[in-house]
Amino acid sequence: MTNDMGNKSVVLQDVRKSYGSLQVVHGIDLTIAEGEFVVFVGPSGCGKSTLLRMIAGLEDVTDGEIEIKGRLVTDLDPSERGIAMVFQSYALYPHMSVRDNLAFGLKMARNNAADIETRVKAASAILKIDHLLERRPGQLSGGQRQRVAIGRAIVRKPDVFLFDEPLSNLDAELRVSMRIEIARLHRELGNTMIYVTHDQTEAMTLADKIVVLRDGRVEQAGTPREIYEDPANTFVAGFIGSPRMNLLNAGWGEKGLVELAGARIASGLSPADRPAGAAVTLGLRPEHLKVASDQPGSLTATVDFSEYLGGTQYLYCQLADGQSLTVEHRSPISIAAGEEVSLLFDPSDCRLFDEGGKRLR
Ligand SMILES: Nc1ncnc2c1ncn2[C@@H]1O[C@H](COP(=O)(O)OP(=O)(O)OP(=O)(O)O)[C@@H](O)[C@H]1O
Repeated sequence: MTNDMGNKSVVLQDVRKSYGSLQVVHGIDLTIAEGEFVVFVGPSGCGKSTLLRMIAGLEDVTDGEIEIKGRLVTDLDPSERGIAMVFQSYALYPHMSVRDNLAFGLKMARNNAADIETRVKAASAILKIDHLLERRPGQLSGGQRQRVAIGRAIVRKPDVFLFDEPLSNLDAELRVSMRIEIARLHRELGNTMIYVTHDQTEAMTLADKIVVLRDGRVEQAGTPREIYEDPANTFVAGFIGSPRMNLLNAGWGEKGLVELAGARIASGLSPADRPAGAAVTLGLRPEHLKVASDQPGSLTATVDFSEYLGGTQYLYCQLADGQSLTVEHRSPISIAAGEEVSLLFDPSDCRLFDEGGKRLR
């Protein structure tokens, strides 16, 4: 496996994209290391597919530069960039067998027949589709079609694999198993992979590095753990994690305390950071809130609604000041709507953000 994080595989320098007067990608700088699995994630319309398609050469870059393996590729055709792309729609040729679908690109590139056969064999073994080679796409399940689409990328031996929401057309169960397959493929091949999704579970489980995008800008780039535990702003904090992080309007108090719904909470931040009375946002993940049955908690809330999911119960609560808050309650003792609960949490699990949503440290 090539996983030399010291070597640069893909470098984006101030990459921009406009459609007419509408700018949709606003100057993105990003360095992707050799062998890294990078996931672009963000809400619909944030520009993740556009960015991937610019790396692929399927969209022109309005401004900025793209390098792949040390080569400037900004103005090169897709076929000259050393990339292979897997699409959500599979994009297979319906009238060709699986074998011919796999071989087609290589034939076009005038590879010799023996080499093509070796590559098709190797790819179909990796993807466990050897028994399907004579079938046509119409005779395959969705998961099998996606394997063929991935196989078509593998046979080309690209430097970089690009995936554009490859699992979105599959049902939930198949998505999980294909996700594991893609992780295995990355481990076996060791190539750089760039993957676009709006599914945060795919992002968290597949990525070495997650790039969270919003409105054509990078909000944060980091390991899944950094993004989850150390979000740079309220957008990232609320986007990654399910149920989402509670983001509560609070006031900065004396001596580094935060005032929320009549309670005073130790923030762990230096009092000099903020003027007393300034508005702050307190972030608390649902799994970090514990219902305290035998001791007074820091916060009191009323349960509006509860959802039982077996091992876990989600409690949708309201604070005295009317703000909503979700609690992930893991206990055999279930709690019903209407109950008043007192909540405990470790101050080190609190995240604080300023009025503009930027993290306070
Ligand atoms: N050909 C085009 N002409 C004009 N605007 C476009 C064009 N293609 C995309 N856009 C706009 O660019 C922005 C980014 O689109 P893009 O498809 O990259 O978003 P995305 O994050 O991949 O969204 P989704 O998750 O919905 O696929 C959107 O606002 C979109 O409307």
